[in-house]
Amino acid sequence: MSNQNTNRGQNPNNNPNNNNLNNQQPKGPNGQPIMPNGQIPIGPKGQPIMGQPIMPNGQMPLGPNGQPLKPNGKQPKAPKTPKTKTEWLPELTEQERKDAKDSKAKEKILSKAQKYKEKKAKKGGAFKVVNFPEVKETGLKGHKTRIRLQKQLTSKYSKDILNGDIISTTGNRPDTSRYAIEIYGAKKWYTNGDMVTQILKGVDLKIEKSKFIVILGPSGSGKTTLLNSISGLDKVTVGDVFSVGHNLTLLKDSHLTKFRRENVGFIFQQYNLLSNLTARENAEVGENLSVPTENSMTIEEIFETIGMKEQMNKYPHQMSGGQQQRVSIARALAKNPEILFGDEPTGALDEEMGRKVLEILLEVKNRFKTTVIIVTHNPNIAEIGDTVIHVRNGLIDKLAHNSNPKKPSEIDWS
Ligand SMILES: Nc1ncnc2c1ncn2[C@@H]1O[C@H](COP(=O)(O)OP(=O)(O)OP(=O)(O)O)[C@@H](O)[C@H]1O
Repeated sequence: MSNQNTNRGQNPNNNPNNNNLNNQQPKGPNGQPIMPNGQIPIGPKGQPIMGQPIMPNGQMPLGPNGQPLKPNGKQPKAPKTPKTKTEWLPELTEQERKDAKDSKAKEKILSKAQKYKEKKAKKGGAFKVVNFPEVKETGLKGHKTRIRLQKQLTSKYSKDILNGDIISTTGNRPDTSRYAIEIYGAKKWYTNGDMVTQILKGVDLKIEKSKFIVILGPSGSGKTTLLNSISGLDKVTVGDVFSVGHNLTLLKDSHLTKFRRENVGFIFQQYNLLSNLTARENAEVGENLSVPTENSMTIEEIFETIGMKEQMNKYPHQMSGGQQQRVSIARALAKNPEILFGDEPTGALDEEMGRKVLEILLEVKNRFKTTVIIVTHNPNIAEIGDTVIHVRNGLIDKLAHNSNPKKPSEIDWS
């Protein structure tokens, strides 16, 4: 019987062209050439090869790397070389691994700190007294004149101040080795349409470094206005406000932003965390803005300080108010600020969380020598301050030094 119905049974020897694939050659069911022995070519796993040309010797065609071609005749992809993964040596303990990671992070900080220090050392340091004439006119006209004078001096000296020059309109030279803040003759007016209101009426004040300072006063007395003026969120209209040696009164807005970024941290009553970032990521926002110094802490160290090591990967909505406020402290600390400012930092917290946050702020002062300045209307909280600045009606009413401040656990909370 003829075997014409089955290609498998065809005898290639009956066809003189069988040994030449380019010529007329019997084809398999899928158009593939038949092997010299009349078989349909079989792949390495015993499967029939579809549509693939076969070498005259009946062997599978091979690619440049000696590997068989794919059934469709294409080159197979080169075999993947397994990725080399940096693996910790098995004999390292969990603690050793953590220490190695921490020391690497610390090394990075130190090298950044060194570069920043060198850059800063190249900058200025000159002391210059400039004239800011007293404006006697009252009302809107007087206000406009003061603002014009301030703008003129600002455009002339802002950059120099940012670069480290000391520019004074009152003749006073700040002592940055002792004081975080020095204020001379500071006055501030706000305008509302044609109405001009004076809020700060001539403030003179020196705030020592590395102390816990409480600004206390009744509502509307000017506490926040004072805090904003010494932290670079706003500026007074006349007078010198030296904060970390920079006369903020003569800094333009973009330079104030740079000043804040490099020198100070903030915590607010309403935490202001980014809701789509974890606690760690929120703190890293601060870290990215930081100016490195030898004392800079790693994010891990900061979370250890605020007692939130276990909560680092939580999102704000998964944390209590007190925990969120602690993360906002972490964010401020990650910036490694010279001064940490807080406007009613415990205002939205219950007693337990409020005390905890105050404890952490004190710990920050004690451990890192950061100057901490908070605003409160609560006289009980003022008892934990090294210094209490009493503000009344736009003036410093009293400056009280506490030789034996209370602990947060000792104050009344009512
Ligand atoms: N941007 C502004 N424009 C006009 N007036 C302002 C402005 N900011 C504050 N004031 C006014 O300045 C005065 C002092 O406000 P400030 O917020 O400094 O007081 P405070 O002591 O912090 O008060 P509180 O404890 O109520 O927050 C208030 O009378 C306030 O209405």
